[in-house]
Amino acid sequence: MLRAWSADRVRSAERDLMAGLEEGELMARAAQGLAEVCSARLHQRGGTRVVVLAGPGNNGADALYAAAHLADEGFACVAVQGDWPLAVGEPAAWLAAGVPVLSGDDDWATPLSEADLVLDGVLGIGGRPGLPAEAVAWVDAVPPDAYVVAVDLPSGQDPAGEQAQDGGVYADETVTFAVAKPVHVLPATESAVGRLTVVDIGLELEGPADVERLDFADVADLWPVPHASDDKYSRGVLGVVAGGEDYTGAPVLCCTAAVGAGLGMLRYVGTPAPTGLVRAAVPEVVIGDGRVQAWVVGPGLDTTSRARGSKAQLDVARAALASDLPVLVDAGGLDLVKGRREAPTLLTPHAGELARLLSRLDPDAGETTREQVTGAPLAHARRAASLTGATVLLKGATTLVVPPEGTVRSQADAPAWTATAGAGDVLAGVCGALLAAGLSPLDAGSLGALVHGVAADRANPGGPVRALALAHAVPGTVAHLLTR
Ligand SMILES: NC(=O)C1=CN([C@@H]2O[C@H](COP(=O)(O)OP(=O)(O)OC[C@H]3O[C@@H](n4cnc5c(N)ncnc54)[C@H](O)[C@@H]3O)[C@@H](O)[C@H]2O)[C@@H](O)CC1
Ligand SMILES: Nc1ncnc2c1ncn2[C@@H]1O[C@H](COP(=O)(O)OP(=O)(O)O)[C@@H](O)[C@H]1O
Ligand SMILES: [K+]
Repeated sequence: MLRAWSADRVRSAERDLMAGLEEGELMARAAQGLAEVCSARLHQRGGTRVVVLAGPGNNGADALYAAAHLADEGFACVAVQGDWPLAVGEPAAWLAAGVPVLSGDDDWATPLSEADLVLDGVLGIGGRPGLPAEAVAWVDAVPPDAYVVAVDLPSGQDPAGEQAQDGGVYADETVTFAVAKPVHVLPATESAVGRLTVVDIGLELEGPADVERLDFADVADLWPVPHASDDKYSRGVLGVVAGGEDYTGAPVLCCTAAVGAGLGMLRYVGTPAPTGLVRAAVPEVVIGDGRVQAWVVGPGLDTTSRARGSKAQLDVARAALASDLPVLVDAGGLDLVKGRREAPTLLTPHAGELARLLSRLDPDAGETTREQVTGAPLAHARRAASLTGATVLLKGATTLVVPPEGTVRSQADAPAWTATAGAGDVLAGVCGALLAAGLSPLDAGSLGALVHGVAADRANPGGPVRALALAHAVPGTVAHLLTR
């Protein structure tokens, strides 16, 4: 499991550690680790020229110390700084160390245009979102083929990972210290981070993290593996209320994925047309209402339909929501969410659905738009979790799983090919199967998102994937992850 801690928690742990160390020791360790990574990348890529973008704080100092090590190794290093005093050292001291520091009035554009590696030390965990004015021109002038290494985090991005930011650095690699921070794993900022490398500086953090990310090793710990004493009922029965006369494919995708994720049994409740399709495509499914351990309500469900069978189907959906059983609510089912539900609940909206849900549940706050959700995904998911008492899984390239309180999970396992119609129906099936097996909404959502993302890749590595192929890849993916 990858764990990320907020800047405040990191600073307080750093203070405790520094009390027992010589001044500058932590920064020296950080710079040494950073230089080693840069040196390795320069050797791998065959480059020799390094340009440091040095900001006003300790982040700039880390980058300058690292450049001094690189200069010592024989790399050609130059730094550019703005109209601010350096946090540590003087330009003359850095020149003596082999790193001339240019100001905004010098010709920094020429060395930057020739850089093989750009070390982004503009802002770190002390940064506010957005770049200092001087740094905007530097970042714009970074040549496209230079390898950009961000020190601690890509400058200009929100260290808390809460707000998406236009502009700012997009790194090829981010070298951070001690532990990951929320900026590295949350959806508003993760795309700017590139490859994440964590350098050990002897700092340990304890207690619950702010954000967690499951990795492959966690699958074996969390996945519900049946024992010899199990039968189909003890493994968990899932009820799926999905589809209608207009949306007939969603229940097929959802049920295919749920059965493939390893359910004891699945009951499907639908109108005539999708019922016929589910019968034909997923013969394991038992048609009609009955006793279950959890429900999935909503894929392809049209709550306004007057078609034959719709009213009876909606009655089952409403009864599921009124029950004390775990329920996953997706897509059309989200329109049935009226407020708090005490039993375990997992809502699985994409950004547009979350905006609509918030606008309806919290009208006093005014209308929430999709853009507001994508600009601050965590805050909006938290708001929905607190309004409903549910765990909110917000889908996207990085999928957030936000419980009403406590540590948030964030998964980024899927290739962009996964952005295809029906992939969400598959996710609902996988997560629903895990809820029926007794997992909490947090575990079911995050583990389901991981397996769904890996299955999307395994369905057709490096190429397009259709939702049905993704659903069919689920059983093999689970086996692969359990037996690696
Ligand atoms: N605290 C420690 O002991 C360690 C810190 N380290 C480094 O120190 C960094 C944090 O250093 P600092 O706290 O000095 O913070 P930063 O280096 O992030 O810079 C903060 C400074 O930038 C200014 N600033 C912030 N946002 C701005 C914006 N948007 N536009 C213009 N100016 C802005 C602030 O007013 C402040 O002067 C970490 O990211 C890491 O690189 C490492 O050396 C490891 C040890
Ligand atoms: N850019 C992306 N990269 C990776 N996965 C993505 C990306 N965009 C969306 N996804 C994933 O694809 C799925 C799409 O689900 P959804 O929007 O509900 O589609 P549908 O309703 O058509 O099934 C979700 O699991 C989501 O996390
Ligand atoms: K930085």
